[in-house]
Amino acid sequence: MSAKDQVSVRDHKDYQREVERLEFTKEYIRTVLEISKGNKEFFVENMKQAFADLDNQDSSASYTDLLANASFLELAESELKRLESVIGKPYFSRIDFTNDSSKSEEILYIGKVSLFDRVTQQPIIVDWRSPIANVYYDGRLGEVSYEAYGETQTGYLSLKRQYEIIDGLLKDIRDIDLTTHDELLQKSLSGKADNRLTEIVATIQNEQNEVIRASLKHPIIVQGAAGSGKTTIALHRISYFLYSFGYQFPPEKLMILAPNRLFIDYISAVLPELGVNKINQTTFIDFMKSCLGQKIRLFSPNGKLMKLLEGKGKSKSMQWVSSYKGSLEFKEVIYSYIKELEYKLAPREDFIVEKSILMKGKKLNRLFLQEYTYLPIYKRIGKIKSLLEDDLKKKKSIMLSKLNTKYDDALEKILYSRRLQSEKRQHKVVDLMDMKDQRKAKVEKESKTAVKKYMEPFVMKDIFTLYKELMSSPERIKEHSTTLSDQECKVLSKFCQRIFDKNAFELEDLAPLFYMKAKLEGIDEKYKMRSIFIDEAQDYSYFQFAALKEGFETDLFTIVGDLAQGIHSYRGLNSWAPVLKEIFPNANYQALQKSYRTTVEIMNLANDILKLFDQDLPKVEPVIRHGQKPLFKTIDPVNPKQVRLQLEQDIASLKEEELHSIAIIGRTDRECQRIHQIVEKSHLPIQLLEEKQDMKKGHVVIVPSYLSKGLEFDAVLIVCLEEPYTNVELDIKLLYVSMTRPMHRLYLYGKDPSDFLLNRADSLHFVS
Ligand SMILES: Nc1ncnc2c1ncn2[C@@H]1O[C@H](COP(=O)(O)OP(=O)(O)OP(=O)(O)O)[C@@H](O)[C@H]1O
Repeated sequence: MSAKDQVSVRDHKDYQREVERLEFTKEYIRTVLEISKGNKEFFVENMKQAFADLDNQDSSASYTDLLANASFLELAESELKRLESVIGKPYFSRIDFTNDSSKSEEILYIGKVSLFDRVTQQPIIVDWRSPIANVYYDGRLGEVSYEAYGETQTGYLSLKRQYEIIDGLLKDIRDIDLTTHDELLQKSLSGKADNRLTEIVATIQNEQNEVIRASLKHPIIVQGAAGSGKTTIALHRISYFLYSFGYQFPPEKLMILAPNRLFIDYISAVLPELGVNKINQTTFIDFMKSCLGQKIRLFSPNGKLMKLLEGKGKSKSMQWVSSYKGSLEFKEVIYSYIKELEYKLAPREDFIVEKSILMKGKKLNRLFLQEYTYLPIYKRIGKIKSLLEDDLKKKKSIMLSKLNTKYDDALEKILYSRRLQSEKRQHKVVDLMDMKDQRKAKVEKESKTAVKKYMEPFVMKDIFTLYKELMSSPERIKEHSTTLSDQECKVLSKFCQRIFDKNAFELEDLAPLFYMKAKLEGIDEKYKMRSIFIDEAQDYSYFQFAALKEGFETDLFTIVGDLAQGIHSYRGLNSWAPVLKEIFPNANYQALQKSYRTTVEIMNLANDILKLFDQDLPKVEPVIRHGQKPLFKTIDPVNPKQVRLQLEQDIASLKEEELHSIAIIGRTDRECQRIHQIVEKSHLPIQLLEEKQDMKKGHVVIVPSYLSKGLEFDAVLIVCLEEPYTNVELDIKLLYVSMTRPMHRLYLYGKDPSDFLLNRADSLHFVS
């Protein structure tokens, strides 16, 4: 901070008062921390005592004590951690608000945690997620309103003030009025790529706030341009969700589905800062692998993308199969197949034990096909089995006593019958008694096996076998499809067969398998999520969304993505309309066009590239922040030394400018290996990044374009040695993704500007 800045903050009319307030807050936090630590010691003492009291005779009371104290301890510790983490910056803004009903003005300081005066219960810090804090994000000065617990509160906002507090010292105060430019945002955006995701609670913009706070009881779909804050918003919405519904949903029931493990690593540092712990962070594939409960061998999903990029194989039929398998039409085929299985499995026979019909087949059939439909099909079989077992248990003694009565009555009749001679009577009596014994023995015997025998025909094949049986047979597919031609069924089946022959599946098979599991076996409670957050959702297929929704039996989804970055659109998704219409008709939809990541200059060039792709995608509007124009540099790929020296030199000067997070992006894995071969001899720390690796700190990473999606760097160097980007959809998208990764600097290295389609861009948008 310069001396001039110091002077300007001190010049603020409320400087002294604000410093006092900050000191008071810090002091209060310190006191609370001390008390909490004291409490902790107190609880630890209590626990020690409870352990000592734990004896064999009467452990129950001590044990309850122990548990009670343990949970208090946990509370104290989490409170402690949260408070400790904010002491250097207890709040970031203030609002002065007069509620219309109370008429008294409240001065509220907004921060990442809430803190109350333990005596007066007045807020010292208000949590950014609380209802009233919405006024800070949403409201202009003047008349404002916010929703709290189902009611609308109205009032007057007379002050909106931002603070810059570093290490507990007040560095800046900015009052926001109608015309004030959001300086804090500008400052935050010009920062470096190390810790930016964490810092946005202070600068969340109105349109982003609307997504974060959109009804948590409805799904939301966000189409957001590259750098519009989708990931950031999704993470903040999770935090908001837990704040609002945490008492109903434990964090273990929330899940983020990220595109790859690299990305999880990238976001995982942020969540604890937002007070989010223990939530599931995984990829669709990893989740499916554990949920489907069998060791599935899966073809690499990026292998297909590489084949398409390399123009290898029968790419047309491959694309068609991929998109078909991701379609809702295919879901209908699977549904019809499941219906057939259900019909075939439905019981029809009477349940008979020793000539008695204990339960009519018709009744069992009705139970299975109508009453028990709330259960997955195989669970219904289990239910029928236990129903028969219970029924048999109850009816067996009735059957036995009925037999007793029947034969005893007959015996009585014979014994008192005068018409029979005594010898004959004796024979009859013996016969009857034998028969009675035999039938009773038969009841006993049949009872032991009756249910088992009845259930024998109900063969519950596993979903993998069933799926393979369907997909290996064009005739079967045809039976269940109303749209596919014979030829298409053959192509589809042959494609699947080739995969099954290798004892494997592909990514596109996971949605149908999960759907079948949900309908036939049911999803294990442990995997049943209550709220799901999907990032990079443009890479999902319609079937994936539908399967997840039906499998989890919830529509609490937050889905964020960007169709312009849909490099896997061959799998299916190329519009949100069917997702909104067919899968989440309840969903709110929001589009975010503003990009916060990168400079106007970089975005101008990226927009030129996006325009080449003839889908109606609106231009991305960068938040006004200027920087250098993208630079095209000519290299000679056959002269590796020249390429290496050029890259080394540029990286060194970027580092001198404190731009430390740097990525070299190549079109494919293969291109990245070529680049690596050239630069590995360099003295610079370089990492050739693979999907399952963590990014090493301080290294320049070489990353293929498809894997760079979702990541960001201070500077990006896109290098083309042997693989120029061509004017086709997939290449355009990959180039666009790569170009939108840098925050500050973009360099392009190739033989000719046309390697990056720059011959089709506005020549004013780059320097060559
Ligand atoms: N309101 C904001 N205040 C400060 N920084 C912001 C804000 N919104 C977004 N950013 C920053 O902009 C960058 C892009 O955000 P994020 O990665 O969430 O965007 P995205 O839409 O997921 O991008 P992409 O689709 O390209 O992956 C991040 O550095 C983030 O911190």
